[in-house]
Amino acid sequence: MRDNDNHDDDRFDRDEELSTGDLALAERAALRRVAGLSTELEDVTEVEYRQLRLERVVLVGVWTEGTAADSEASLAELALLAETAGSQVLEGLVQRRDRPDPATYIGSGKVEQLRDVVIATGADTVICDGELSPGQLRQLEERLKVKVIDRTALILDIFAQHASSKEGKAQVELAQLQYLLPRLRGWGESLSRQAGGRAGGGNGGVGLRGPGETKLETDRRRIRARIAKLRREIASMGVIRETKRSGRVANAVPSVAIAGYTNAGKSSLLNALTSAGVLVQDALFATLDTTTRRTSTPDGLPYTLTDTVGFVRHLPHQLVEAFRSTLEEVADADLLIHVVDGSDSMPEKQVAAVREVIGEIVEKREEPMPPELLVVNKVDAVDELVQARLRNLFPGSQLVSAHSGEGVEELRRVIAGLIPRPEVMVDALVPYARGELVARVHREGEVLKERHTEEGTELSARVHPDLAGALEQYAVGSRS
Ligand SMILES: Nc1nc2c(ncn2[C@@H]2O[C@H](COP(=O)(O)OP(=O)(O)OP(=O)(O)O)[C@@H](O)[C@H]2O)c(=O)[nH]1
Repeated sequence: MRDNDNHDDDRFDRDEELSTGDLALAERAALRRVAGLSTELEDVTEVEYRQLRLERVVLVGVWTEGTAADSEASLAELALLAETAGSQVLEGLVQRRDRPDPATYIGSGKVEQLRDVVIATGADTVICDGELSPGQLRQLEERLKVKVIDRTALILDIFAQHASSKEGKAQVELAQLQYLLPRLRGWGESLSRQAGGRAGGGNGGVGLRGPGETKLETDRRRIRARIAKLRREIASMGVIRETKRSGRVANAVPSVAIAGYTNAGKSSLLNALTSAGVLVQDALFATLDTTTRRTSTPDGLPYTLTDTVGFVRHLPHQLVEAFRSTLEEVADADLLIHVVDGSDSMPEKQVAAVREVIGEIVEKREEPMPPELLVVNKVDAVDELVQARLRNLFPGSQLVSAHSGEGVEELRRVIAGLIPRPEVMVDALVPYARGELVARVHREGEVLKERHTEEGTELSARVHPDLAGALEQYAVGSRS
């Protein structure tokens, strides 16, 4: 058996890079370990993997600060996240503590109670409402005898399910690998301990690492190589994005980014403002990839609107890092529309969570943030009293309903007043042979008057200085 292990290691040494297939195997093996099954990478079939995915879950949270309502809301959100990942939530427990237990997250008495709940409900997974250390996860698994997942792993799982573009998939995989890397240690140790005579080369007991660690090292090396490759890939995709973005900048079409808490209604608002058919789902993180649409102000000035990834409290830092290039769209825009769900019980918490993540991105940049326009959505779902409270809570915000259309026209006007305007007024007579210039004025500027004459198109328009330069030879008079 030991020979076999060494043979495997040789094979891995030759093939330094971890393929996606290998990673799936590694994850499957980790899940099998939790389920107390053999952890040989090659043993795990697709069907078993599916069976081992989160299904019947009990949630557990530690309430360290805030009110009882805060801790309830936090657990309710965890339940929504778990359901989004495809799990059935059976029960939720919260423990009041000054801080999580360093060994087992919740106190040992609570672990016993949780074990009873797991047995009584027949749950196969426990999800903790925080990011746990590898040691805490391992200890809890050993005592509860079911799979234990933390909030970070759950969010990563949801992102993995929703990523559809090549870039989104690479970003999520990068975040998952970064999460997995420090947690591989536990896996190696358990592998020696649990599999004993088989994977451990015939030596059971404490401190036995020999072949297990060798394998662990090769796994780590392969994961690091894969991380490096993904980083390179994501960086090169960023270049493409940069080119597209600078294309927009060169055209001087103002850009507006829509950011906001997950499920706040960003996609719906994008639809309402542009009448584009973007996926709208009553699920968290339905949008992972940015969508950009062109639209225009009521007075005809074109601008782009970009829908970005949803935010959530305690967005795993691995994800913020991985999605940095996507999130930077927010910081690069001329205007940021921050959408908040007005029907949420604590919209101010959503706003704070989004601002915290944006703050993380901005911290590492020199350019200032674009102005933020707070848009409170779903006002159709709340009564007058709540609307008054929302106006008080968020002075200067726009109250809208992407569903009923209430406030949307007013929002368009407010956006029109906030995006940068082309500065030059031009009156020109453009010959028909230069039709492309006229098309550019329509695309990038604001046409105030247009008339077709025998000599060409007579235009009065407000345009950016570049375009004014191109029109100069046909100008019949220009003003600033
Ligand atoms: N009542 C009401 N529901 C709305 C409104 N706008 C959106 N919703 C609902 O809220 C849910 C989420 O809408 P989306 O537009 O997908 O939200 P999102 O912010 O893009 O979501 P993520 O992609 O998960 O970040 C859907 O069920 C929508 O139908 C609104 O104005 N009123």
